[in-house]
Amino acid sequence: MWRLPVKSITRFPVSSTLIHPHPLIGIQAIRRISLDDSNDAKKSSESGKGDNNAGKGDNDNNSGKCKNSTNGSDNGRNLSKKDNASESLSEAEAKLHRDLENFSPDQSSRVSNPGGALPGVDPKLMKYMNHPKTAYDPSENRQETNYEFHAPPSWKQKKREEAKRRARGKSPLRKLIPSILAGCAFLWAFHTYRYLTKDKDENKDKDGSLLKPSKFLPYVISFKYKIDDDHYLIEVTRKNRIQKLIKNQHLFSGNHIWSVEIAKRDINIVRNLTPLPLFVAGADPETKKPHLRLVSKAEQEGKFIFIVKRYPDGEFSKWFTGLNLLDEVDIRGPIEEYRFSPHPLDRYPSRPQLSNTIEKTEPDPIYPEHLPKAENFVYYGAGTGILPLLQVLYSPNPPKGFVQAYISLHKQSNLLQELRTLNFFAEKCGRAKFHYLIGGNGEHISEKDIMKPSLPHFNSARDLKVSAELYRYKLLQEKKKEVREQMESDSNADKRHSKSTDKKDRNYSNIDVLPPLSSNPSKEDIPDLDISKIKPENAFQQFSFFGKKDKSNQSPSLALVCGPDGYIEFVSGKPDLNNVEGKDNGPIGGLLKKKGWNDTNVKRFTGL
Ligand SMILES: Cc1cc2nc3c(=O)[nH]c(=O)nc-3n(C[C@H](O)[C@H](O)[C@H](O)COP(=O)(O)OP(=O)(O)OC[C@H]3O[C@@H](n4cnc5c(N)ncnc54)[C@H](O)[C@@H]3O)c2cc1C
Repeated sequence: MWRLPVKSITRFPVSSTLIHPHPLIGIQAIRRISLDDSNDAKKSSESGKGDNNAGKGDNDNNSGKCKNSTNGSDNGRNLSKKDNASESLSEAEAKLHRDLENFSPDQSSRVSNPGGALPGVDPKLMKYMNHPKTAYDPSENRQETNYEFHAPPSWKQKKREEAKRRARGKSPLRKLIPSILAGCAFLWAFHTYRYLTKDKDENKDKDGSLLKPSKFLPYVISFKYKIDDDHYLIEVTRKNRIQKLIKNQHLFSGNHIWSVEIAKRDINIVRNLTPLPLFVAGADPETKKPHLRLVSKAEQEGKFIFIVKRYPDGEFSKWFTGLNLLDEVDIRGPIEEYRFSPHPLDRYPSRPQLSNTIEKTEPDPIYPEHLPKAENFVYYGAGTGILPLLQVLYSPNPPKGFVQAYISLHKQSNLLQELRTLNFFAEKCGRAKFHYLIGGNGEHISEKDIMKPSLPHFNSARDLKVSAELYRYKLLQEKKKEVREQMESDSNADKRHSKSTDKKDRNYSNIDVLPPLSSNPSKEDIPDLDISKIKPENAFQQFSFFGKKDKSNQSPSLALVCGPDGYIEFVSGKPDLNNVEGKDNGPIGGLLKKKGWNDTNVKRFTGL
């Protein structure tokens, strides 16, 4: 925008006589104006000076004085007047004089004769009136007029004005539109920056999971130990494990058996292995034997161990057992091999996980007795075929039933001592019974090791009714027994009361006056121990002292068979996987069939 200021100043003298109330002075002023109109600037300034003097005289003199001063100024003017102007002026003066002569004011009126009848001036005002008079300077008394020329608005200004006009009176949301657009632009810029600067390395591990069934994820070999000539313990750890733990993924649960696939990329082969929920907490400095701990907390996830058998001509097992520490392997899973059937007790707290020390394994929760009991199963495994059983026994939420395990090994040393110890703990907690059959010692599985099958405790909703009925019947029997015992003890008491013996004085309720024990205490001398009020501190106490031992006698309703093909065939018949789904359709045969097992209660794991 531009503007062109053009300033013009008009000046004209303003005399105080212009506003003087006296008619004569007013006339004088009129005369002066007419003089200014007709004379040049110089004359005007001269006459102005004269007026000024005349003005001074006005304040303290009467009208006559004024008149003199007027005459004085007239004289000065006459000197410089041109002839034609002087004529018109004299005419005007003559007219004025005529008017003055004719002027006869009413002398009685104060208005017409103010000087004569003016009241005395207030002495307070006098000091203001005597104030020194300043000379009149017309240059100070000026009025200014500005003339500003506004340039026509440019197209940008017009656009802005139009935008402002349109924005005015719009809804608050519409007013926010510019801010929203600015925000969007910022986000877009931010994401573009992230996209442009992000790592484009395809091989970089960007997945946050510990394991994924659909994708091979990198793991590193974090520990390796040779158990014997052809068995190795290998611990693997998820690469960048700590970052992956944020997802809080729990891999292990005893309600299913699962494996992982490990890829050997250069020759494109994939093999399954069975992870165990264990990690290496340390190693013996001399023997290098690992100290194993169970994976039980979230922060211990992302590590597990494999027990691998090395076959002399086995491509995968040779490569895998030949890997060094910190070598990378690609693992995918979990691949579910078997899931235990659902059971009503699944809704109740799970059985506590086995602990690294026997006294730390928590006791089992007390499950309602009117519900069907947990299922028991028998496990027939050979070599690495023991691993699926160990996986479920060591995991959190282990099976609630009892397991009879028949494990065939070439040598005792095939199974790491630490695993044997954990199996022993499982036995002492009433969860399993291991029967090791060492081939080197001439022990082989035979018909005598095969248990008879029983019906499962829970098949359908009907079993819930049956077990509730059974529970009622059991309670009834217990009540009957209690009443019978009470009646018997009452009749005995009567008999004792009739006999006059010193036993009469015995008072067991008063603990301070306990009777002296005789050398041969009778049954009545031992007070009853109320076992229901004592709580077991761990699973071992619960199993050993609190009447849970009878569990081991319960027969299994499920048989799991796992091992090399020959072993599986001998125990349970030949599997038939020759179908699209890879389902085992082979009939049950071998030892199991002889004892009454069938395809409804047998599960075979092949390829181990
Ligand atoms: C679900 C599942 C879980 C498994 N878990 C484990 C595990 O935890 N630990 C483990 O070591 N293995 C496990 N295996 C077996 C493993 O996947 C491989 O089959 C094994 O490592 C041999 O592979 P390879 O490439 O070395 O031998 P291959 O090249 O496949 O075979 C080489 C030679 O070894 C013989 N052979 C192969 N496998 C067996 C066997 N099981 N018994 C007897 N002879 C055999 C073959 O007859 C052949 O002559 C599991 C298999 C499955 C299906």
